[in-house]
Amino acid sequence: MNQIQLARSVLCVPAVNRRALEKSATLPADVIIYDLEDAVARERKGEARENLERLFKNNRPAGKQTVIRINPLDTDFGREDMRVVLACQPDAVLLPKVETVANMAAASAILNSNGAPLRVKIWGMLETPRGVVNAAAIAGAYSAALAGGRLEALIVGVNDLRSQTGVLAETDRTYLVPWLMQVVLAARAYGLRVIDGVYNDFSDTDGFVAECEQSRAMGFDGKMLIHPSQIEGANRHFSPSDDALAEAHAIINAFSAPEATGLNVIDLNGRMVERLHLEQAEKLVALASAINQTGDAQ
Ligand SMILES: CC(C)(COP(=O)(O)OP(=O)(O)OC[C@H]1O[C@@H](n2cnc3c(N)ncnc32)[C@H](O)[C@@H]1OP(=O)(O)O)[C@@H](O)C(=O)NCCC(=O)NCCSC(=O)C[C@H](O)C(=O)O
Ligand SMILES: [Mg+2]
Repeated sequence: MNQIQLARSVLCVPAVNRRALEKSATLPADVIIYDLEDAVARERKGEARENLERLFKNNRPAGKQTVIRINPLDTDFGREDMRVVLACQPDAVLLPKVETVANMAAASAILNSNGAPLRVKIWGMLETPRGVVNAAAIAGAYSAALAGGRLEALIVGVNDLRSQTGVLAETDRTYLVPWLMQVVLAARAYGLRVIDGVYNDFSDTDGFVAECEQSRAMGFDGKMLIHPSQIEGANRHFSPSDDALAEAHAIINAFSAPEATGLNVIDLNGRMVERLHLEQAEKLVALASAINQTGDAQ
């Protein structure tokens, strides 16, 4: 069975902030994104790259997935950032503002032609109108699960998307939801993980929790975070609840009973349960087990 990679909490750390870089290794986030793009001023890109090379050489973070977000590859910054990715070999490189299959092809070609091991994956941020419109094509062409490529996950960049469309930052995200769902659907169609965008007001715990609940209900695997205070809430809301786990065990037990042999559909306490529910239940139990192994079961 494939090892489950958790992505409930995906914390972004500006690669220029040495204190935050040091701290991030000690935080219970499932994934750390080291940012060379928007969180780093133009004149400090070189310093940020040096920080990452030093970090990965001397103190490579253990026990969590590592991702480096580069600048767009059609900029000088992006090409130079890719050199750092090749040197550091994180678990994935995150491409910002992906709009076309050609953007994926360019990153993939650099990794392949420089002999980066296949374990170095690509994650893509969809955060422009064109990126969201092309979500399915982008997800399909380089999918690690279904097309033998390196693309493993998509993240929605809600700040850029709002800024480029004029959609206001309303709490329930009414007008963003259709686009978010488009990205979830594209990711699921091609076996990718899918991560919701950031919640900027890191001091508003209630608002953050409400957005995590909405995000979980929409099918996202986790949330991109900007501050350590958001990690615990994301880990909790993207973990199976006690009720959901109890339900999953009830389904598994019901299907393993002798009277269910040869049946695809059974009656569980007055409800129809199908074998697809059994598969879902088994996935949920496997996810809970992967979470238990991290030692931070919620
Ligand atoms: C938002 C911040 C600038 C706030 O920083 P600060 O005021 O320093 O926060 P605190 O004083 O509350 O910090 C408390 C301690 O936590 C550490 N810290 C803070 N943030 C992080 C972090 N992200 N990772 C690790 N550690 C962090 C501080 O160092 C303090 O530690 P200590 O000294 O021990 O007390 C800041 O949080 C920040 O820079 N956040 C990340 C910003 C970022 O990465 N932005 C880019 C991603 S957002 C994005 O990509 C949007 C997307 O593209 C889109 O379009 O939507
Ligand atoms: Mg952005």
